[in-house]
Amino acid sequence: MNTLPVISLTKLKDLNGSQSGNEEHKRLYNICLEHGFFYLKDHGISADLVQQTIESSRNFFQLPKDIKKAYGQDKQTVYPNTSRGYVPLYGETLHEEVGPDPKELFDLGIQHPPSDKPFTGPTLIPDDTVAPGFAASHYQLQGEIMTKIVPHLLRALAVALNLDPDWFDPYFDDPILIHRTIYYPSESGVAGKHTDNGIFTVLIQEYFPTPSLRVYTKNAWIDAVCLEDAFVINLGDMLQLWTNGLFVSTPHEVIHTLSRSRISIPFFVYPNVNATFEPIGTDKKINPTDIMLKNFTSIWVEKSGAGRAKELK
Ligand SMILES: O=C(O)CCC(=O)C(=O)O
Ligand SMILES: [Fe+2]
Repeated sequence: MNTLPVISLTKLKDLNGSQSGNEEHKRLYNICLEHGFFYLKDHGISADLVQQTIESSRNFFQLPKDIKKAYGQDKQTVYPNTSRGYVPLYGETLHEEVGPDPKELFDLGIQHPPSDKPFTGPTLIPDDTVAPGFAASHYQLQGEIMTKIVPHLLRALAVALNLDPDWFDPYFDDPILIHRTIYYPSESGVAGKHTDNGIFTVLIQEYFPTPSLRVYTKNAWIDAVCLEDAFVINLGDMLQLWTNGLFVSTPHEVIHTLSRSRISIPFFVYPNVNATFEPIGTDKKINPTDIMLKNFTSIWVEKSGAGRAKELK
């Protein structure tokens, strides 16, 4: 196996009145057991919107440093403020031994009024006079990801797990989202291996014939080549925990060697801020916000990596 499998969202949505799923749900189940990483096609999100969002991101990152820094984490009001805003080159460490990553990034969330709840509130983001189309394209794309993909994938995962299709719904009626755009300068090299900490990540990578994203599955690193019009989905630690280790959160890294800069746009999906879940087959009570806060402390305060990075030698 040296390419990752492709799943059709249209086929997953086609339950045809049955609660038990179809062939695509069976494939999804096996892929989640074996790889925790796949491509999603037939998602219904327009390639033009994706391209506009990538271009507006690249234009933002090309702005002078001082302008970008006016939207830095230290200017953000959401708690923790490391969940929002601009981060300059070498600002994030996804794996301690690999060291700070050669990339810039900007984190957004779902826009909410100011709130005491963690990870909830507004993002200070440049408007059109500073970064034309940046906020508008990102929020439009975010809206589409959160309506056209996330709820359907949650239903499909429930069906694949032999649960009611709406089993995850009460945990996700006001979900937390970390929506990120990343800029890897040309020939930026290695950004740290890690796992993602949430339920799953919808990752849009800019199309290049030469891959930069690599995935560790079945004891080997393989390239996650770009497939036109398909997004990457990777499962996170929280879903691994929720399924009591059945589904795997998959290690990955970026090695960018191209002589062109690269934009990627991951959407890290988490449950409601006040949710409590019990890993399937246990009566343990897990609070997702505690897990998130720990991960943010590891990345931003201790600089000791993301997700299960410490397990990855
Ligand atoms: O840029 C990519 O392709 C992957 C980024 C990533 O894994 C992350 O930010 O968690
Ligand atoms: Fe990641």
